[in-house]
Amino acid sequence: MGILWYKFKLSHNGPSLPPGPCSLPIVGYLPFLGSELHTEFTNMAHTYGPIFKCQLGSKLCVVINTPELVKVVTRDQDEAFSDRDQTTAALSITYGGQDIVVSNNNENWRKLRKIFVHEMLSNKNLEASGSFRSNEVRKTIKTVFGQIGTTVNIRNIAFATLTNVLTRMVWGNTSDKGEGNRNLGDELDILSSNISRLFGRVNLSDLFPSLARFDIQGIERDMKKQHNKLDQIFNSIIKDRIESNTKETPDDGEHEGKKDFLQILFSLLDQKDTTSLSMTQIKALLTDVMIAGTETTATTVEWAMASVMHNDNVMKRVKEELAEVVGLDNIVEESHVPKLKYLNATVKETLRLYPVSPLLVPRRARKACMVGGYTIPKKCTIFLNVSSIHRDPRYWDNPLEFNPERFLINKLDTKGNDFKYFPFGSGRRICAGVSLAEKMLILILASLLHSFEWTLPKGEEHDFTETFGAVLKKTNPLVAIPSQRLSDVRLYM
Ligand code: HEM
Repeated sequence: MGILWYKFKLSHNGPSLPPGPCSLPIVGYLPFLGSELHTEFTNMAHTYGPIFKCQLGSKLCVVINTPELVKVVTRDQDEAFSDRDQTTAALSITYGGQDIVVSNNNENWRKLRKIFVHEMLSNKNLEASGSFRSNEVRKTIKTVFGQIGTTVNIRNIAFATLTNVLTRMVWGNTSDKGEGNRNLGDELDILSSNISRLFGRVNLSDLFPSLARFDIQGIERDMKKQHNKLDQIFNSIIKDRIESNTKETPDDGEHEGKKDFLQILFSLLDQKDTTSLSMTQIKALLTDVMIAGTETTATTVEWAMASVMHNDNVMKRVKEELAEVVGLDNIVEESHVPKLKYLNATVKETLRLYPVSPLLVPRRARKACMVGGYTIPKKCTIFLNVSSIHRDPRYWDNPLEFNPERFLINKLDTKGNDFKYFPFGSGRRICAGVSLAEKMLILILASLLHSFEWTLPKGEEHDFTETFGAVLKKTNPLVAIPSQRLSDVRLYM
């Protein structure tokens, strides 16, 4: 009888929505959801299975928890799931979604992504800008040298380095030139932290659209404030560039042949063809670079340093490799990066255990589809729970152990082709900055670990507690004390 009824239901109503917890009227499951969304979703997967639904206010969310179903979403039906869940906060900071991260799959997104990946981050441009990165990292080493014996906040030093590297790549400037520019680095750090914090908050305006105009929690208001500050920074940099009316970087001949991002973007400004960009699109793209590029990478450097310091064996092997590849009478250059196989594996292992976007950047179904035998309605929000898959004992031996060795054996890469490991996402919405992120991550880590010995302050212990947000952060920042590792002090100048 039961089977007959099921068949009847199926033939009349079609496949059902995925299973999920009971919800209250209007608010749905919202009152029961804790703040650590990724662990909540992982726990719920144990009860409801590899795909489950969760009603949050008026928003229907579906959470995917296995590699097989990730493949369905990001490869088999990639097109259908290639829009973003555009929250009020996200739209407020990206000129209404005119950037790459937040834009839906449309003409604007395709054009910006193509320019970013194929022109700004082309192999040629990345290679030519290698000296920018090496120079900025060298300055960081000099700064840390001046702090020997005192406490250094690793995330902050990584963030400052990244800001310097990126501003240098974007507009050929460095944030440590002159007092005004030094403030720019600090300003970007504060802005980026604020934006990340606001992104991470559940916004009632998104879950109950009828309340949106009241902006009850003030998230939209606060995000707009951050947006205005960022916009002012971009306006002043663009104005300077237009006034100077020069296409040379401040280093003149030093890096001949290389173009900074602004030069590339300005050459497309208000053209008559389809590659044409507006000034707003340029600023939206700069927002992505300065926000998506800094917080993610700096946080990963922090998780990696903490993990290496906590595991004596890993530290020993990293140092041995650096001594062999770089040499104790030398400093790290970008040319060493591909040869540092064990350090590369260490970064991959860090991104496995601490993927900075544990639920990726949520997507939205462009049309109704089927996943895992269930209906996914149009406009449904999709979370891909990468953190749960990265720690699932069905796919990883001793998943909670920090063991870079596994990436020397399995040869998994970060291109999102194996759906049990995809820290940068997968499919057409995969991180557009992977190539740059990997270079910067390894260069910064290698330099910090090659030039200094690191210890925790007396009485401190490692703590790996996580805080969920736009970026998965270490709840307690890693603060460590550097000492000189290389005997020749000239290597720190
Ligand atoms: C450790 C460093 C980084 C990590 C772990 C990371 C991770 C991610 C993830 C998970 C996504 C969403 C992918 C998806 O939805 O499938 C993403 C998107 C994106 N990331 Fe990154 N990212 C990093 C660094 C960077 C850097 C350095 C840049 C640029 C300078 C960048 C630019 C972008 C952009 C533009 C997108 C949007 C792509 C799109 O929607 O088409 N990211 N990133």
